[in-house]
Amino acid sequence: MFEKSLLAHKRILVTGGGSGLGAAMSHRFAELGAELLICGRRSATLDETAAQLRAAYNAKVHTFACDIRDANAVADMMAAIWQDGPLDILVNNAAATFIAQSEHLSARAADAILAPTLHGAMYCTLEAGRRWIESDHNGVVLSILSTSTITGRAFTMPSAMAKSALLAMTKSLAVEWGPKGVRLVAIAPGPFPTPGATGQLHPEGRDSGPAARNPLGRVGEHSELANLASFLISDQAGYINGEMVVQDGGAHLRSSGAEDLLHWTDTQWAAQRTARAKS
Ligand SMILES: CCCCCCCCC/C=C/C(=O)SCCNC(=O)CCNC(=O)[C@H](O)C(C)(C)COP(=O)(O)OP(=O)(O)OC[C@H]1O[C@@H](n2cnc3c(N)ncnc32)[C@H](O)[C@@H]1OP(=O)(O)O
Ligand SMILES: NC(=O)C1=CN([C@@H]2O[C@H](COP(=O)(O)OP(=O)(O)OC[C@H]3O[C@@H](n4cnc5c(N)ncnc54)[C@H](OP(=O)(O)O)[C@@H]3O)[C@@H](O)[C@H]2O)C=CC1
Repeated sequence: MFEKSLLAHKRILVTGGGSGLGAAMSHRFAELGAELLICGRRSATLDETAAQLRAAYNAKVHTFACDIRDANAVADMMAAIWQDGPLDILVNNAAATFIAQSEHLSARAADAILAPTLHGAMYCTLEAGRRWIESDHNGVVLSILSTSTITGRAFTMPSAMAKSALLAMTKSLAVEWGPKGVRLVAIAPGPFPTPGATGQLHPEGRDSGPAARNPLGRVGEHSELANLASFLISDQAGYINGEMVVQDGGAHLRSSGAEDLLHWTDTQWAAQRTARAKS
C-alpha cells in the first residue's frame, strides 16, 4: 500500500520496540527503508527483534537497554543516538498498565504506571525535541495513546491519566514546536492483543469480550496499526499536526471497554489480587 522507500533515510527510535506493537511497527518501518533504534529494559528481547529485522529487511538496527523512567538514562541514550547523526522520528510506544480497583492502589502502584507511560514518554520527547530545535533539524513525534483519552477508563485510572496527559503534550507541542519544524501526532488504538496487554488487562476470569463487543466484530491486526503509524510519521502526512487518530473499529463509541469489570464482585477482585501476589 506504500512506496517501498516511504521511510528511506529516516532514523526512527521506537521505545518498547522489542515486543508487541512496538516490534510490529519496527518491522513495518524497516520494511519501508528506515534505520531502526529500539529501546526497552530487556536486552535479550531487543537483540532478538533486532536480529529478525536485520535478517528480514537487511535493516540497520541499534538497540539500547534503557529504562525510560530514568531521565538520566534517557538523556544518555539520546546523546549516544545523536553521536551517529540526528534522529528523525521518535515513537513513544513503551507503557505499562494493569487492572486494579483504584481504592486499592498504593502510591507506588500508581507511580509504577505513571513513571514509564507519562514521564518516560515526556523525557524522550523533551530530549529529542531539544536536539532537533538546537540543530534546526525537522522531527516527528508519534505517541501511542489509548481511547481512554476520550472515555476515561475505570480500573485503569493511572493509565488513562497518563495517556490523557500525553495527548495534552501532543496538542501543546504541536503549536509550540510546529514553527520550529517538529510535528507531533498520536494514535489511539483499540484492542490489539499482545502478550503484554493481555497479561495485564485480561487475567483469567475476565470475559473475552473485546472482539464480540466491537462494532466490527474483531480486534485489530498489528499490521493495521503499523501501516497507520508508517503513514503518520512519513512526509506524506506532513500537514497533520497535533492530531490523534483513533483506530479501534468504533469500539469507544459503544463502551470504554471496562464495563464488564463493574460487575466483578469483591470476591473476584480479592482473587485477582491473590493470583497476582502468587505470580
Ligand atoms: C480492555 C479492552 C479495552 C482495549 C483498550 C485497552 C487500552 C489500554 C491502554 C493501555 C495499554 C497498555 O499499556 S498495554 C501495555 C502493558 N504492558 C505492560 O504493562 C508491560 C510493562 N509492565 C511492567 O513493567 C510491570 O508489569 C509494571 C506494571 C510496571 C509493574 O512493574 P514494576 O517493577 O514497576 O513494579 P513493582 O515493583 O512490581 O510494583 C510497584 C507497585 O505496583 C504494584 N503493582 C504491580 N503490579 C500490580 C497489579 N497487577 N495490580 C495491582 N498492583 C500492582 C505493586 O504491588 C507495587 O506496589 P506496593 O505493593 O505498594 O509496593
Ligand atoms: N495492545 C493493546 O491492545 C493496546 C496497546 N496500547 C498501547 O500500545 C503500546 C504498546 O503496547 P503493547 O505492545 O500491547 O505492550 P507490551 O507490554 O507488549 O509492550 C510494552 C513495551 O514497553 C517496554 N517498556 C515498558 N516499560 C518500559 C520502561 N520503563 N523503559 C523502557 N521500555 C519499557 C517493554 O519492554 P521491556 O519490558 O523490555 O522494558 C515493551 O517492549 C503502549 O503504549 C500501550 O499503552 C494502547 C491501547 C491498546
